[in-house]
This record gives sequence, structure tokens and C-alpha cells, in this order.
Amino acid sequence: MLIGSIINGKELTSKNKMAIHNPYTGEKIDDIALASKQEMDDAVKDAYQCFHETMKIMPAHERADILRETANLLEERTEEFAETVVKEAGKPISASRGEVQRGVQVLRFASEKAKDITGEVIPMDAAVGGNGRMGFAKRDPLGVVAAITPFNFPLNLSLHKIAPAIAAGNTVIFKPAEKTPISAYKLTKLFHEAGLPASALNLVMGTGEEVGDPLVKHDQIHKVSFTGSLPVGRAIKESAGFKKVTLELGSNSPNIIFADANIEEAVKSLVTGAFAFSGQVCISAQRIYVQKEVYDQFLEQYVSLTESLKVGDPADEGTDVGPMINEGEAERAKQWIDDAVEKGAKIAAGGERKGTLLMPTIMTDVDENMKVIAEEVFAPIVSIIPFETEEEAVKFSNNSIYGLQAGVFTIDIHRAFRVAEKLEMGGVWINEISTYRQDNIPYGGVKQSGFGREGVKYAIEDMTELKFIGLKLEQ
Ligand SMILES: NC(=O)c1ccc[n+]([C@@H]2O[C@H](COP(=O)([O-])OP(=O)(O)OC[C@H]3O[C@@H](n4cnc5c(N)ncnc54)[C@H](O)[C@@H]3O)[C@@H](O)[C@H]2O)c1
Ligand SMILES: O=C[C@H](O)CS(=O)(=O)O
Repeated sequence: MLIGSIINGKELTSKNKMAIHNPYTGEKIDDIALASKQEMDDAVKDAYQCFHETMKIMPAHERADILRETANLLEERTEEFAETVVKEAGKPISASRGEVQRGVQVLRFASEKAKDITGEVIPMDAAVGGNGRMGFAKRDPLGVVAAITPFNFPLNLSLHKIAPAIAAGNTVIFKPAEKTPISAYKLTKLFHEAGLPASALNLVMGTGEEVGDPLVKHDQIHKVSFTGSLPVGRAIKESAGFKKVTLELGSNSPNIIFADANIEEAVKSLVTGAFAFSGQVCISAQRIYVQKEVYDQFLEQYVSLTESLKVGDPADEGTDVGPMINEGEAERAKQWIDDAVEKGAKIAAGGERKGTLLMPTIMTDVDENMKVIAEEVFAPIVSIIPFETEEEAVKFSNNSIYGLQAGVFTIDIHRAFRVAEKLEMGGVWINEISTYRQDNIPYGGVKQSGFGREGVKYAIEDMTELKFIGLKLEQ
């Protein structure tokens, strides 16, 4: 099948095509028709007009109804969407269903929040000379939001941009990852079926270079909301000019296990936290720091549980770890393992690659100069590293260009909060893995993990502008 961009509700099928392959079987699933620069430009102009003529004046209760209806439709079609994510991204079916359920929840949060976008009354008489005046600040939509999304959570991370943008009364140009365009295509149609004016959500298919970059530079775009890698985020920041920008970028998330923690529970959750979706999760547990007294015990249990994971076909109900997104990425990750081994690291489990499947890999004897520690691995590779003191654990964890989420495991509540305070992160979990995200928390990074926050309420704040209106009471 050939699927294309959707502009003003009409599907475009150009001659410039790209094939989409199933990462596990290698079979071609569909072709996508890539948008031209002209079509991208048409999409923005159309969304700009729709903002001024329709969305800006649409009552909040109507926007809430559309979002609720989209949630209901998505919930009804859970299986269809989950199977699409399995096919295009290679995500195991149980995790794909989980992603759809989270997407439904994001839409419901956005529907509720659409009716509760408030401002504030300003105490005008607090300023000298302010007597006899009233003033308030209200939240206005921005205009056209460019939503540029990655392949790894093709549904939920797209919804984290589209749903708050619509809740706030913006229009959206949706530029999904070219590796996972099918769920994006279905999602766009779902919004339209739920009653969203067609031009309030235009889908443009294409590569980052040909469509993403000119979209970011377009002068009728008011905000760029980007989730993806650090190099692309950096380029977007430079190209965006005066536009508002949110960047949700990568990480090499640390998790700290103190000797008093429940080791069995920590092992169980961190095996999932490192290998879910083959580690292709921005908050995947990449560095696990374990206090010396319990290091051997932790490592032994961790290796044993990892070796029991079922690796293989993501369409099978029992599969824990499926393929990586493509062979190039699997090979890149394998080279990082080999590079670390050459520099003295040891492999405690895994290490082999077969096509797009990289075995869940545990590394020890690593150091901070190896890529598997210093950079974002974005693959099923985790390193387990001993530490002695609290100060050391914090220092090792903060020794990174990234700062997205971390996990701290201990039963000492004072230490837990002390460490949480000292970690340079957008978010810290206590007795929970770095990989856990709830869709209503403020979510985003510090340092080179990005800036701006998502989590529906917070994304709405970033997708609106405060407007002040004041009144002088006496003429
Ligand atoms: N912080 C978060 O919330 C979060 C969530 C998921 C993924 N990520 C990160 O995403 C990365 C993996 O996803 P990916 O491989 O799809 O990322 P990517 O950066 O390669 O691509 C992301 C999107 O950007 C587009 N793009 C590429 N070049 C562009 C350009 N010059 N201008 C505009 N758009 C451009 C791509 O087409 C795609 O739609 C990892 O680094 C991961 O950590 C971060
Ligand atoms: O890949 C990073 C994502 O932000 C993870 S999640 O979908 O938000 O859980």
C-alpha cells in the first residue's frame, strides 16, 4: 500500500517514494509518498489559515469533545494500532498495547485540561501608582505548532505534542519519524474521524533533511516541539530563530542501588528498565551503580534474570526483547560493545548480534571514557558499576552531558532525598527505575537532554502565551 501526507484532509501521493520495512522480518510493509518542499509549505499555510479562522475561536468544550472522542476511537482500535507499532517499529506486542493505552490516557488528560486553561488576576495595587486599575493574564494559543517525533514511541510521543496543542487551540503540522510513518498516518485519520477540522492537523511525511529542516525554518510556524536525538535537537535550536522550541533529547540514565535496597525487586525492575524495547528508550537504565557490599549479589541475580529473557519475534505474545529498528543501528551498538571490550571491559551476558537482534548485554569493568558509558547507547546494553560512598554515586551519576531521569534505590528516606536533590536531572525516582514515566508528570531534561517540559498540563503551558489585559477604572 502507498500512504502519503494528509493536507486539508486530502492524501497526497507523489512519485517520490520510500519503502518501510518490518525490522524483524525485513519484509516491506508499505511505501510512503514523501512530501515535496512545496507541499510542506502548503500544509503550513493551510494550518495557519485554520488557526485564524477556526481553532482560535473554537470553544474549549468542543476541543475537549474532539479529544475525548479521539481517545474513545483509539481505545476501540487498540489491537489495530498495537499491531501497527509491532510491524513498523519492532516493539513487542505487549509493550505496543501498553503504548496505545498510554496514548488513550494522554488524550483523556488533554480533553480534561482543555476546559481548564486558566490565567490569573494581577494585584495591580501592589505597584506604586497601580491603584484604580484591574489587570489579568490569560493563556492564548500560539498558532501553528510543528510536532517532530522519533521512531521509538511513534504513537504516545506524537500524542504528547498533538493532544496538548489541540487542547490549547493551536493547529499542528505533524512530521513523524520516516521509520515509523504508518501509525502517524492512522492517528491523523483518527483525529479527523473524531471531528477535528481537517486543517487543524496536517501530516507531512518525509526525511528530516528534506521536510523537517524547512519546516523548522518556516516563518508561519510559531513553535517547534521536537523529540529526538541530540545532534538533530542542536540543529533545530540553531535553525528555529525566534520560534519557541521544546527539545526532548537523549540520555544515559543512571540508577543507584544502595546496600540497604530490596535487591531482588531492584534487579527485577532494572532488567525491564534496561532491555524494554531493546533499550531504545530515552530513559532506559544505561548505567547501574551498585554499592560494593551487594555488588556480587546484584550482578549474579541480574545476569541470571537477563539470560531468561525471551528474545525474538515481537509479534509473539511471550517475547521480552525484539529487534532494534534496523541493522545499521544493531551493528553500531555491537561496535560500541567491541570498542569497550578492546579498552578492558568485560561482557557478563549477551554481546552477540544476529541481524537486527542484539542480545541483551551486560558489561562490567567499564570506565567513563567508553562510549557505552559516556554516550547514549540506545540499545540493549547496560553497564553495572561498583561504588563505595554516597558522594561517589552522585559524582559518577552526574558525570554526563545528559540529565533526563534517574532512579535511586534505598530504604533510607533521608539519603534518598539527599541524593535526589544532588542529582542533575529533570526527574528522579526513589525506589523506581529511571525508565518509568507517568504521562501527567512534568517530563523533560536538563543539560544536553533538552529543555521545556511535556506531560499534558506542562506542554499546554509551553504551547500557550500569557496575554495581559488591564483596565483603568476611572476615565
Ligand atoms: N527526551 C525524550 O522524551 C525522548 C523520547 C524519545 C526519544 N528520544 C531520543 O530520540 C532519539 C531516537 O529517535 P530517532 O532516531 O527517531 O531520532 P532522530 O533525531 O534521528 O529523529 C527524530 C525526528 O527528527 C527528524 N529530523 C531529522 N533531522 C532533522 C532536521 N535537520 N530538522 C528537523 N527534523 C529532523 C526525523 O525525521 C525524525 O522525525 C534518541 O536519541 C532518544 O533518546 C528522546
Ligand atoms: O523514549 C523516551 C520516552 O520519553 C519514553 S516514554 O514514552 O515517555 O515512556
